[in-house]
Amino acid sequence: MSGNMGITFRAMINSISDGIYICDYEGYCIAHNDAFLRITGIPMDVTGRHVSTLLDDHLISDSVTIEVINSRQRVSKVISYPSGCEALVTGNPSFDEEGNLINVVCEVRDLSELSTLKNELKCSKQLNKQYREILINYGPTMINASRKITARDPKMQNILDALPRIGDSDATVLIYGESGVGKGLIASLLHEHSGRSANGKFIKVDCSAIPPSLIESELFGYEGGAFTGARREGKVGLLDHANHGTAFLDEIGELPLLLQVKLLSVLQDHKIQRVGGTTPLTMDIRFVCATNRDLEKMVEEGTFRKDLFYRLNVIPIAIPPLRERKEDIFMLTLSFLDKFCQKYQRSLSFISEAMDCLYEYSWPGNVRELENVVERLVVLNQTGIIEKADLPEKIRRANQVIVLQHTDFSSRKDRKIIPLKAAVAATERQSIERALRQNVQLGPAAQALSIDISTLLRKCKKLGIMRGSASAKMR
Ligand SMILES: Nc1ncnc2c1ncn2[C@@H]1O[C@H](COP(=O)(O)OP(=O)(O)OP(=O)(O)O)[C@@H](O)[C@H]1O
Repeated sequence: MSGNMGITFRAMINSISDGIYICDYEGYCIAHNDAFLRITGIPMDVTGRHVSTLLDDHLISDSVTIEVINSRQRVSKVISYPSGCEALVTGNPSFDEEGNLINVVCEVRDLSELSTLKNELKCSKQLNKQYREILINYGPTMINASRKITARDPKMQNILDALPRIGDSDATVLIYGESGVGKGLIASLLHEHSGRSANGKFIKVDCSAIPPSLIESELFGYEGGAFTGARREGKVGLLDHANHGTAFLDEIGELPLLLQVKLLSVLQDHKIQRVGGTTPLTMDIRFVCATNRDLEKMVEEGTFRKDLFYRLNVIPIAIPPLRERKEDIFMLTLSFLDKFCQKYQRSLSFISEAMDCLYEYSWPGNVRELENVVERLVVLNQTGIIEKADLPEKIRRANQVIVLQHTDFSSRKDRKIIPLKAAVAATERQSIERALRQNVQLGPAAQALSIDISTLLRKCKKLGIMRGSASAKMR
């Protein structure tokens, strides 16, 4: 092969990530690509050499080429090279019109990457099994008739430990916490532990969801004809439904001031008065309220009644946001994974790298957001394995930012230890990005990194490096 044709041919075989080794009918090498040298570990160009000399020099340990020449058939074999790589080598004979053997083309597929992946998968499965065991054996999970609460963080454990006692006490509880931390779940568990679940219902009222003009009649009910548009027969209020049970008033900070007075009198006298009614009705209701607002500040500002605040704040429970109890993330993820795998009849595992991303993300939507993410992953997954690439971009990105922050190895001793793989990936990314910034073309960039172009392209794809943004061009 000569001139331009030879150059094009070489560029073509060099763009293939598998090793390619071509020899003539006698076993003399006509061409090979760079990947062949990389996989086999052979340090020099072997074009023109007979395959038997490679065996004699212990550059290869076995030869598919010789078998193809002898058998005139396709041969596949797994060969371990002195480089330490294990490869699946397939030799294909090609013949001329008269059936004479012209040459043998061998494809050399590196199996080490595959076995690394297999090992990673094995480790991940093992890890998942361990997490599950931890979850079953140590996770103080509280199982009740319909739901399950998972917590590993000491602050959450304290809350769980106290739940049966608080539930039993019948005292008013005020639960603080951001949206999605589990205030509603804790409130329902208090109801289940109160003994009220046998005779009464758990009624949730979201004070922020009912328009202020309707909230009184919704909560307390009204007598027939109490106001224009009212039903003739009147209406029973939500609090009536909670009689002998628990009323969970969510977003209590949104209750209008006038209603706050009325609620205070219910708490003090255990009586409610319907809109338009004259006779108070005695009620036996346990109140659990929740808020994500600073009620004390609201009291200072005059938007929340001080007397009501003290009446509600008998037993305060503060649920920390998920970002402040990272230990719970693993447990919750596995618990939701189990739940949704059962629901959708799937069997799935997390690759540990994906789990690391969930750990690093700040979860502004707290447990609810995590639950939704896991459900989406279970529904959409097709491979049975949840990888980093399957996660929503904002979660993947959070992990990259952390990794890059942590790869500033220069300074602080107290920097958190990060998984070795993440550190290696970050270092690779930095080097590749630097090489691409300093070299406009891919060839010199690959050379600067001492890898071939196909490896560079593969790594760019894997690490999500945009060549355009690093200003390198494909040539
Ligand atoms: N520790 C936990 N274990 C298992 N599931 C949980 C836990 N905490 C919360 N969840 C689940 O997360 C979701 C959100 O919880 P919940 O509705 O109780 O939050 P919230 O704080 O009341 O939110 P909001 O203030 O927006 O109403 C629910 O599906 C709940 O079952």
